[in-house]
Amino acid sequence: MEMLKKACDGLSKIREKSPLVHHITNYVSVNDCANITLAIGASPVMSDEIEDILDLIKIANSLVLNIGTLNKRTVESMIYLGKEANKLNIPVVLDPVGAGATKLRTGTSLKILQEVKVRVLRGNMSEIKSLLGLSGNTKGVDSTEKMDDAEDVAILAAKKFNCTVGISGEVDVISDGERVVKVFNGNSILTRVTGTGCMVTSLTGCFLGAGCDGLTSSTAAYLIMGLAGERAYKESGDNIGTFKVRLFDEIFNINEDRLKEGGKVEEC
Ligand SMILES: Nc1ncnc2c1ncn2[C@@H]1O[C@H](COP(=O)(O)OP(=O)(O)O)[C@@H](O)[C@H]1O
Ligand SMILES: Cc1ncsc1CCOP(=O)(O)O
Ligand SMILES: [Mg+2]
Repeated sequence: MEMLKKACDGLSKIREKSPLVHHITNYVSVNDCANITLAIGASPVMSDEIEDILDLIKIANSLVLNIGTLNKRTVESMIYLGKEANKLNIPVVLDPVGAGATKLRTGTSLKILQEVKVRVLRGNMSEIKSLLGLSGNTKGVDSTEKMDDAEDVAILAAKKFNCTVGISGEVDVISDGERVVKVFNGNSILTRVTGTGCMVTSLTGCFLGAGCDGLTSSTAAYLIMGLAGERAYKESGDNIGTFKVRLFDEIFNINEDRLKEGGKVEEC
C-alpha cells in the first residue's frame, strides 16, 4: 500500500480508537502537544511522577518521551516508564530535543536509546547527527545542519538505533533502515513557532497508538504538520500569531480528501 493511503488509514484509526497518548515532555510546548493530540482525535495525558505514571501506562496506547526541559527526576521517570511500556508492548517515540547542544542532552538521549526499545526517533538534523557522533552543533534546540545527506543519515541512524528515524527539514526524511520516505509539504514559518517539532512527535505518538507501524506513523505526522502548515499560511501570511491558531484549525479539520489532494510524499 502506498504511504499516502497508509496515512489516511492511520488517520481514520485515530478517529475511531482515540488512543491515549502518555507524554513525559517539556514545559515549553506541553500545552500545544496536548492540544494537537486532541485536535487530531486522540487523547493526551501528561505526567512524570513515578507513582502516577505506573498506573497511567497500563491504560495508555503509546508513550512520547521528549527531553526538552530534562532534569534528573524526569529522566529517571522516562527510562523507568519506557521500560514498563516495552514490557506492555506499548510503542515509544523519542524526541531528543537539543541533543548536540549539551553533553547532558546527547548523553541522556543515547542512554534512553540504549535502555528503552524506541519505535520512532524524531528530531532535527543537528540532533540526529549528534547522536551518531557526526556533529556536535545544535543551536539550543534548533538545527544548524544542512539536509544534503539526510537520506544517508536517516538510514544510518535507523540501523544504529534499530528503529524508524524521522528527520525534519524543508523536506522531511524518514527511514526504517531499509526504506526511505520523503515528505515535501511544509512552510518555513513552522520553524518560527516553538514546539512544532515536539507536536510532530506527539502526532507520531497518536499514529503509533492507533496501531500504525513506525514508518507510517512518522511519515503521517510530518505529512499532517506540513500540509496543515501550508494551508494555515495561505490564510495567515506572516501574521505569526494567526498562523499558530490556523495551524490548530487545519489539524482539527484535516481529512482523507485533503491529504490525498495536498499530500506530497515519495517513497525512494
Ligand atoms: N525549511 C523548512 N521549510 C518548510 N518546513 C520546514 C522547514 N524546516 C522545518 N520544517 C517543518 O517544521 C516542522 C518542525 O521541524 P523542525 O523545526 O525542523 O523541528 P524542531 O522544532 O524539532 O527543530 C516540521 O513539520 C518540518 O517539516
Ligand atoms: C525552546 C525550547 N527549549 C527547551 S524545550 C523547547 C521547545 C522546543 O520545541 P521544538 O523542538 O519543537 O522547536
Ligand atoms: Mg525539536
